[in-house]
Amino acid sequence: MEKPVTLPAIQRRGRWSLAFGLLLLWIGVAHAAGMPLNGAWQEVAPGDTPQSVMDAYRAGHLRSFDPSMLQRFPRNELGNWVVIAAQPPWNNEDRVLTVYPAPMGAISVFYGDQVRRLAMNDFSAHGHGHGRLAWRVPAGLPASTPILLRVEPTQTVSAPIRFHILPWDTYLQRDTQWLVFASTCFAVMLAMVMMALFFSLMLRDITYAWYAGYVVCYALIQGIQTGFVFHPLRWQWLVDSSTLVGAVAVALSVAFASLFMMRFCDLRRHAPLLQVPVVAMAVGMIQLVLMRCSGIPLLISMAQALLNPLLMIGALLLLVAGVIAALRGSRQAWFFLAGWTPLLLLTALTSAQVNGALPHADWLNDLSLAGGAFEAAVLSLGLADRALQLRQDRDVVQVLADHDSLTRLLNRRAWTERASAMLAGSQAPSLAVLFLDLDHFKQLNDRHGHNTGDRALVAVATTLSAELRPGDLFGRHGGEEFVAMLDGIDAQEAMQVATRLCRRVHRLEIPVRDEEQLLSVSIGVAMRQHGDTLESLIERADQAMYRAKLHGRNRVCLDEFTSRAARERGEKRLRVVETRREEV
Ligand SMILES: Nc1nc2c(ncn2[C@@H]2O[C@H](COP(=O)(O)OP(=O)(O)OP(=O)(O)O)[C@@H](O)[C@H]2O)c(=O)[nH]1
Repeated sequence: MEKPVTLPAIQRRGRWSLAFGLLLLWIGVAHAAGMPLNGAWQEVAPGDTPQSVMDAYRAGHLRSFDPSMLQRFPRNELGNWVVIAAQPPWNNEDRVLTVYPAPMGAISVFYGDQVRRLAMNDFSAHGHGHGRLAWRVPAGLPASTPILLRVEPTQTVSAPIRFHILPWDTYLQRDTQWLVFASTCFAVMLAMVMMALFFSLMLRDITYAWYAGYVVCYALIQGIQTGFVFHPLRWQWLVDSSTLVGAVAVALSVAFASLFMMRFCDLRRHAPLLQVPVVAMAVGMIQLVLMRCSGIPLLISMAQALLNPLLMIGALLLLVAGVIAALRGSRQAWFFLAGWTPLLLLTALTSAQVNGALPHADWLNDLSLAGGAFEAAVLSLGLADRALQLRQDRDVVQVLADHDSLTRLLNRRAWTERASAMLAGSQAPSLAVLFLDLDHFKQLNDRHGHNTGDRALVAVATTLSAELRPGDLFGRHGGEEFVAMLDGIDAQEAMQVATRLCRRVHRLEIPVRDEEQLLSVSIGVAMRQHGDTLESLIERADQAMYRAKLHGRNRVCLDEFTSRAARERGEKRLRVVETRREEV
């Protein structure tokens, strides 16, 4: 036989190495350094002029730094001067100075007597970058000329930034790539939000709405942080309020995430003790939002001071709750952890970066955006899984609700429902209802106990179910009574079936201590007549069963109406089918 061809391990390793190499190459191309740069900076002092700063730079009084690494400039009232100098070999072609990732504040470029203010929320700038600030270097400026910038002071923590001077074509390519990447991430998040909202409305389940709220807030935070809401979205209304909206979105995202995870991971069942702190976190975050929007300076500064510590506590709380719920059997908690943990990790790395760690990793911001899309997709999968599980639970409940717990037969309600449908939909010329009642069942119970009675009921139910056709509708009417509806069967055949059932029950042997207990059943058969309802049919079958009891039990009786009609037609054989005890 031909052996299956297996890839040698080394070859498979090679394949992974190739894929990894290609990924690194892609990252390398996407983040290629452009022209080699030197940088120097100093804090802005009162009375500084561009000329005095450049003189100090040339005299070597500024602190140097590597612009190709992420650099965080200290936060001070007047901002920081930065000089970026391209290193040889100089290339005077059309080029662009970029600042990436997009800073929250503005950067001013000093060129001759002119100053150009660059900011993500500035809509006047020509050739504005996406996810980065860009300044097209004027054609007359030689590449060897250092460029003076001022990083303007911001109200928020200044994130680290990196400088590049790129040829125009490379800049355009990189800018477009980022735009496609960011648009895809936002599109994924928004698609998931739409889906969740539809599910929430259709299924009347608030869990999906909390999830949608969380993803919207996260997308908004990312949109503001990367500047996507300004370029390309041009949301001018957000220019003056982006800091406030950003802070509100952060607090609300934690509130929504808490409410969502509580329901999604079913904390009530899997981690009930953590339910209260998780709800308290959501309420606390909403209070912070109200304080932040109150317009009262004291409350605003309190809200600002509380936000970060609460964020850390909230993240930890949700992580712990997720882990506990997952370990205690919540399937959805695994989905939550799979989507949420990478984002937590990225947030921790970004915080470390703000404090000087990972100076090369300028892609962390982009990864946070991709992490948001990834999380949205994973949680949506989790929501779909939850819907599936709810459906399965509902099916189980439906089965339990429709079936008798002892005999596993259809219970009276479910049998009546289905029998009504069968009766209404029956096209056959004749249809029969059998009413079965075990004989002297009380005696059996009294003599041998209820357990024996239960065993007898189960044995009868199992035996008779096997005896009937799959299309026959058999159920427990209550106590020791059973009912069957047989479609497409005439009186003659119905009596034969009933007689067979009667004999079958009498052959059953229920072991009781050392003896075998014999059972018997009386059966009434009613044939559908014109104008019959289910109730009238059952009533006639019940009366026929009662007659069977009166005539000595362990026998089958046809309902009066059908017997009389048959007698009138001269069908004597019907009476012969009625079973007497001795014949069984
Ligand atoms: N073990 C057990 N007994 C049940 C169950 N449901 C009803 N029974 C008993 O079935 C007996 C029915 O008694 P009766 O209605 O007097 O009827 P019977 O003793 O069969 O007498 P005839 O019907 O006249 O032959 C009662 O003792 C009920 O307690 C059950 O689920 N398990």
